[in-house]
Amino acid sequence: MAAELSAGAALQVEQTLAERFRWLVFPRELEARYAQDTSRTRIQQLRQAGYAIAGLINLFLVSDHAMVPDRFEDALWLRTLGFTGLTLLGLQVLGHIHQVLSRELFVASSAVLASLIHIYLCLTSQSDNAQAYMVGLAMIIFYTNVFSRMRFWVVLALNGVQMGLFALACVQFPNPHWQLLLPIGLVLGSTATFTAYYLYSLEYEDRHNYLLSLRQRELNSELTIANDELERVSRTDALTQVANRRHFDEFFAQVWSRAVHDNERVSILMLDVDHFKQYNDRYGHQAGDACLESVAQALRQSVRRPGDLVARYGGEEFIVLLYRTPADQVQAAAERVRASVEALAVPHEGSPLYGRVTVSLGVASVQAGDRHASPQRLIQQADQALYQAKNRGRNRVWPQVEELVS
Ligand SMILES: Nc1nc2c(ncn2[C@@H]2O[C@H](COP(=O)(O)OP(=O)(O)OP(=O)(O)O)[C@@H](O)[C@H]2O)c(=O)[nH]1
Repeated sequence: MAAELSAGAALQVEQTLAERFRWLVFPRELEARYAQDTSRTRIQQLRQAGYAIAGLINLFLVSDHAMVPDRFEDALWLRTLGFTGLTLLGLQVLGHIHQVLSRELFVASSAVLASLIHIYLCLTSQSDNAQAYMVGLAMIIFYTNVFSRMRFWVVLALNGVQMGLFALACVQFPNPHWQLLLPIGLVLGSTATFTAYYLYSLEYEDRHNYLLSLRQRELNSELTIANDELERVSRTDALTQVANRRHFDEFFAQVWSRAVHDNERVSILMLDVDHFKQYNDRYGHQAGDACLESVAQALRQSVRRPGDLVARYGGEEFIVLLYRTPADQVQAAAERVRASVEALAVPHEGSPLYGRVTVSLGVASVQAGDRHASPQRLIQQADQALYQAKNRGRNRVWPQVEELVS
C-alpha cells in the first residue's frame, strides 16, 4: 500500500464515500492512488484471464470443425498460432505497461482480435452454418467481460466495438439471413448487457472496499499517533517536561539489569533546589513552578548523552541517571549541572546563600556487577550524599571526586 494519506486526501475519501461514485470515477488524486494501489492485483488478474481466454479460444476449434469445416485449416492457424501466440506474447509485456488505460486497451484489442478472427471465419466460409456460427461472438464477449475484470467503461467501449463489428459483418454476408442474425444480435446484446452490469457491480464494490480500507488505514494511523502521544505524556512530568518518577523507575530497572550483565558503571545524581520553600513563600507558587521549569531545562541542557536520563523525582527534587560514565566524568557532570543552575541567575532574595536560585547535588556511583551493589542502595547513597551536600552549606556537589572514585 502507498504512503499515508494527506489531510486533503482523507477528506476526499470521506466526501467520495458520502457522495457515492455512480460513474465509477474518483477525484483525480484518489483515482491515481487507486490505480497505483491496485495495479499489482490487476496485472495478476489480467494475466490469469489472458491464459484462461487463450485456452478457451482454442476450444472453438471443436465447434469450428462442426460449423465451418471448410475454414478449419485457417481456424487452426489463426486461433492457435495467431491469437494464442500473440496473447501469450502480449501477457509477457503486460507487466511493463504501467498506465491502467493502456494496459486495458491492450487486453481489449486482443478481444477485438479474437472477434475479428471469428467473424473472418464466418464471412469466408461457404458452410450453411456460417451465419448461425456468428453466435460464437457471444462466448468471446462473455469470456472477456467476466474473466478479464477490466474497468466497466473500457468493457462497455469494447462491447460497443464488438457489436459494431457484428453489424458490419452481417451486411457483408452475400445473402444475410436476418431471421437468424437478428436474434443472434439480441443474444450478443444481452450477453454484453448482463455481463457489463455484473462488472459494474463488481467494480463499484471493489472501489467502495478500497475507500473503506483507506479510511481504516487513516483511522489506524491516527490511533497510532494518539497512542504514541499518550505514551509520551504518561512518561513525562507535566510541569517540567522531563521524565516522571514512574518512567525513571522503569528505565532505571532496565538499565540496571543491562549494567549488571556487562558490569558497567551506573551513577545517580540526586538534586534538590536550595531553600525552595522560602522561594515559594516570597515569590508565590506559580513563580515556584516557573523556577522548577527553568531548573529542569538547565538540567536537560547539561545532561545530553544518549543513555542518560533526567527525571523529576518529586517536588523540587530531580534525579539524573548516568550510564557507563567514568567516576571523574560523573563528578564533572554533577558540577556542570550545579553551575548551570547557578548561571540561570534566577533571583532568590529569600535565600541566605547567594541571592539566586541554587541546587545541591548528592552523587553515588557503582560498578553494577559489584556484589554489594543494588539499585535501591545506589539511590539511598545518592540521597544521603544530598543530605551531606545540604549540611555542608548547599550549592555544592557531594561527595568530592576522590571519595567518589575510592
Ligand atoms: N512551586 C512549587 N513548589 C513545590 C513543588 N513541589 C514542591 N514544592 C515546594 O518545595 C518546597 C520544598 O521545601 P523543603 O523540603 O522544606 O526544602 P527547601 O525549602 O528547599 O530547603 P532545602 O531543601 O533544605 O534547601 C515546599 O515548600 C514545597 O511546597 C511544585 O511543583 N511547585
